[in-house]
Amino acid sequence: MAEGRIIKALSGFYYVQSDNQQFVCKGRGLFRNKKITPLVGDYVEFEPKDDNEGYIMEIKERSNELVRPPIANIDQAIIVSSAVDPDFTTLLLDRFLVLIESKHIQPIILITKVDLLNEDQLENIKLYKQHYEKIGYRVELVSSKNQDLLPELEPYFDEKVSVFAGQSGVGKSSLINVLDPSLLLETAEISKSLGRGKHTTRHVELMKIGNGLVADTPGFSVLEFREIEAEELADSFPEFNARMHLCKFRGCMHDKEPKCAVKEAVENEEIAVFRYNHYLRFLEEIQTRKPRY
Ligand SMILES: Nc1nc2c(ncn2[C@@H]2O[C@H](COP(=O)(O)OP(=O)(O)OP(=O)(O)O)[C@@H](O)[C@H]2O)c(=O)[nH]1
Ligand SMILES: [Zn+2]
Repeated sequence: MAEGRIIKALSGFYYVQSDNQQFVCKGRGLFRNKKITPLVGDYVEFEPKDDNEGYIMEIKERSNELVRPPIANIDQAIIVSSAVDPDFTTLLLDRFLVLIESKHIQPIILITKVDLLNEDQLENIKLYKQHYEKIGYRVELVSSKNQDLLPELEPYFDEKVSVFAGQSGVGKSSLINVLDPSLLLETAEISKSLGRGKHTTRHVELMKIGNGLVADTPGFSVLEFREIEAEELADSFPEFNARMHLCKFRGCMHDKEPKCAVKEAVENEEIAVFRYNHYLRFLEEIQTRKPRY
């Protein structure tokens, strides 16, 4: 028996990386009966056969998993927001942050297209950077068009599995391409040799950037809080976390209750009011969502 990690899944085959070798594996028959689906990112035990083929026998316990795209054991999510075009919005950024925090994945915030900003706009974006850094997030202002405005990002990927997240057009692909131009070449060649366009086969693959692995499709394509309960929402706001135990009522939802430590911190400006307003908005969204069947 050998051990490895699934780095790609394509039409029922799992590409398992084990040391410096790759094995093309199928899942054992038992998986189908038990409705177990191996995921890209899974650590597995497999039975190697000739010609670098094999059977996956066991899937190790996952630390987390995403449904769209299907991927497991993610260490960090790189949230890409553009400063302009489309305009920077903290509402969308907070939505991503909550989804990522709720999965216990480490977020990193990259704000792109800073080459397009005038001085005032840049100062404004820097204020947001400070806001989020105060909460404890890592934030970088970047540009894919101007190398002078691209800080050293490769260390962020070291030994980690990352997914990119962010709305369309913010510059995710551009960023991946400048981080490792060989990836661009590679993907172009693969689609040519297999004769498939961008939309024919959907699959997830982990690519190498520096010493890390990055999923080639953006994570978190569903931006609804389907899997988050109202009582858990505040856990995804780190700056609330430090104070929640001081609320008068157990099970305080930090909206209408008196003597709420979170609300007091908003009044003292220790918690940014825009973050609190987003919390209230998300809470309402969760409380009024239709039940799932
Ligand atoms: N000026 C400037 N333009 C950028 C930058 N990054 C991306 N762009 C442009 O923004 C547009 C969208 O960039 P993409 O990299 O395709 O964005 P994406 O996030 O991958 O978009 P989707 O594939 O739709 O999810 C392209 O026209 C890029 O050339 C940047 O840092 N500065
Ligand atoms: Zn409270």
